[in-house]
Amino acid sequence: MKNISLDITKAAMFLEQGAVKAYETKVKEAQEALENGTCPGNDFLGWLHLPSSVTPEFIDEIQAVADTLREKCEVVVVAGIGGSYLGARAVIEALGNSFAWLVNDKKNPTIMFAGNNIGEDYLAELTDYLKDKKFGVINISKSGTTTETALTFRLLKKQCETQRGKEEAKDVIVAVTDACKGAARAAADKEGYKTFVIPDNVGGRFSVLTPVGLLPIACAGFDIKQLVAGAAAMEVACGKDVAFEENPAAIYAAVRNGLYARAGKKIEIMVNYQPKLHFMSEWWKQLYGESEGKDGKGIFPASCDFTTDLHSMGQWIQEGERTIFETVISVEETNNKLYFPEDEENLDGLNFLAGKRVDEVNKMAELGTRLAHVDGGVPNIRISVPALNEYYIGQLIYFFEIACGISGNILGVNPFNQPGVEAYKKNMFALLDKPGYEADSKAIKERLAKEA
Ligand SMILES: O=P(O)(O)OC[C@H]1O[C@](O)(CO)[C@@H](O)[C@@H]1O
Repeated sequence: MKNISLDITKAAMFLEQGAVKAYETKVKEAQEALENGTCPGNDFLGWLHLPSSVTPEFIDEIQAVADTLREKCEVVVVAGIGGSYLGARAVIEALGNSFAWLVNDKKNPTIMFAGNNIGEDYLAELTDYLKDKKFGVINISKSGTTTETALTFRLLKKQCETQRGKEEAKDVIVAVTDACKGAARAAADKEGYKTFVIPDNVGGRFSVLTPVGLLPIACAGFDIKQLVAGAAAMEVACGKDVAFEENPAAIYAAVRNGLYARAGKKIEIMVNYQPKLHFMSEWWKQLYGESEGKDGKGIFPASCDFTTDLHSMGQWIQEGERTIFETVISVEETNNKLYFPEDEENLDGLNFLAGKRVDEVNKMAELGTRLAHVDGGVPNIRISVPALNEYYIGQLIYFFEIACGISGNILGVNPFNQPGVEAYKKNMFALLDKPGYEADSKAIKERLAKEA
């Protein structure tokens, strides 16, 4: 089996000679700190050797629950937000048919996502769609108290019980949450739902290889053994004793810190040329955004889907402020082959493409864009993924996780907390008069009155 690989030649050229290598010591220190548990946030390092520690028995347990849901449900709604949502969606969309919900062949339940917003229309339309469906719910929340997820779960639980009866609903509602704390745990224990525990030492954004991601992914019909095997292969390839030059996570962490600190590149754009990878970028944005964006520091993680966004963001990227670099996920071999047909009239002038595969055109778009953007002053990191399957997506996941741990340590932040996320929650609860927030409610209302 091949591994995903990294090409930084078109990024390192924006740094002085030897600048990437100059990070070797810092990378080593970061790797040691992660491995020895001496880095900031060291109570959240459970993800570090997770792939190699997932047992076949545990996979079987997850698969058995997934099989029950697959058997009893036409639709499985995955309720969760942030790290309790994005990883599962990223993998399911990367591996699935782009039109899964339309071509449903009844072999797999339709997977829907909720609990990741507070859109009233979204929830009204979802609950309306579910009215005549045999649906189940996977309620995912590490804290068990996240508002978006909890309020969605309340709606879905009631609807599921109304439609299927309380007893049957028990078989198709599963909670993935803390071992003891939170509303999700309380409901599961009271109602007798099947539960999976999110380990205390694995933060939400690093949790896709726990039941948080594995259960929905297995429900969708994908091979979670292969996903974990791919991640385990990357755990080896990115291990702390692998030579710096040979270690893709070390190099990625080094070059992006170099671009940030030495070349003024403050924004990293994660780029794909396969629309299926849109949510891989969304997952990556949370991973890097919550891990590095603190203490007034951190690369801003952005994303674009190419070639789509070349027709919207392409102008900015080519000629806007030179504070960006791109990291491109390039898929070597697509799962389908589609050839352009010859056309006698050639009205569209496209006969020069006749007999070529669509992916050949895509690859030339990718190469052409790379050259143009590099010429325009945008450093380019390229991650080659041999194919979109469980094994390589597993590799990609672990690669980004370990590189993130290393990178955050080089940056000098605690990559495993997210204190800044609380600010909006505190204001929202104060505005909604949540019990326990009385003083904040009074203060925020006075402030708003003054500002009015
Ligand atoms: O799993 P939970 O506790 O519902 O949290 C969901 C997400 O919300 C955050 O805590 C931010 O509020 C993320 O870090 C996390 O991934």
